[in-house]
Amino acid sequence: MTELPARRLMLVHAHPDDESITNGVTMARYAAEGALVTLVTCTLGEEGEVIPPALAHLAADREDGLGPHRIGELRHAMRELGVADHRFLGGPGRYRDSGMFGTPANERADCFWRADVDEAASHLVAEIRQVRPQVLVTYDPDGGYGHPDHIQAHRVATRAVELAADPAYRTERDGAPHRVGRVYWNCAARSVVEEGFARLSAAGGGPFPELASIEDVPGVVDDAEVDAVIEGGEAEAAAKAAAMRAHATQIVVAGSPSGPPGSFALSNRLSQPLLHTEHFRLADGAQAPGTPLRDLFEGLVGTAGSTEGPR
Ligand SMILES: CC(=O)N[C@H]1[C@@H](O[C@@H]2[C@H](O)[C@H](O)[C@@H](O)[C@H](O)[C@H]2O)O[C@H](CO)[C@@H](O)[C@@H]1O
Ligand SMILES: [Zn+2]
Repeated sequence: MTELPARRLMLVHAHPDDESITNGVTMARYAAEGALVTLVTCTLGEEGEVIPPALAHLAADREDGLGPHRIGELRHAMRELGVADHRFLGGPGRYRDSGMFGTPANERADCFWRADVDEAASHLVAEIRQVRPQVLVTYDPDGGYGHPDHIQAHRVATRAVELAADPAYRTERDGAPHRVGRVYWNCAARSVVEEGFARLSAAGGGPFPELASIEDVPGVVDDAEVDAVIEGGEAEAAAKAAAMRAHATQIVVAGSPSGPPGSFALSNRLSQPLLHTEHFRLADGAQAPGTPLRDLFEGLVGTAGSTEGPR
């Protein structure tokens, strides 16, 4: 068995596009530093809207071909971020995109929202015990903005972290138990989001003139609630923008890669700032009190290039 890299980060997201929108800088940074970055995506995003008119035929209520198409978008985005380890929970298509709350897609027996949490978590336990991440990132209990698949991803990830550490749970199938060192929930510091909207407003908008509101941004919290901050440099910012552009059915990105922080819009055509700083709240595990960490692995494993092995 090949030796695992010293630092290992796992991210659990609901749809292809969430990882780039929310964690593009973080994934690009750690991948560039040689950490193992493992993305687990819970659905294929089959129920998404489609922005480019030429691809409208893929929509669920037409050819229902969006899921396979978004696998390709995600593969492209991973190349932009330098991330090589990507998995779909239970395999591609095991859990279908549940759609926004109140849509008929919520009623499908195969949708992620209707999945048994323990059964879905059992697939993630196998990934956790194989990768043995010191850090796992997912959403807060509201999924950041209340999408059923985001809420379910939170529930499944939380349950899987618990089961993966349990010596009485399926070690004959999945191998030795593994306790994740820290679990972080994605969030967004209010002051940073407000500054981003102020910048967009002064610039006259983003890909579209109408701006989203701060309430449309997932997981906005007061700055004091932020426990970790990952700041992107020019390379990470460019990689994040390119990865978001790869999700062309879902996202329109404005601004040049080397220019000032850009902006984007989803299929609702409401412009919002493309943030180069990503924020996290500590949900499980411990970290030194005081100012927010600038490295999710701080105190758990050595920094990039150090010889300290996994704990
Ligand atoms: C970022 C994210 O979670 N996107 C989801 C979301 O897409 C939104 C949805 O289609 C909504 O109706 C639009 O107004 C909004 O602009 C979209 O971003 O939900 C989709 C369906 O579950 C999902 O495929 C997409 O990845
Ligand atoms: Zn999503």
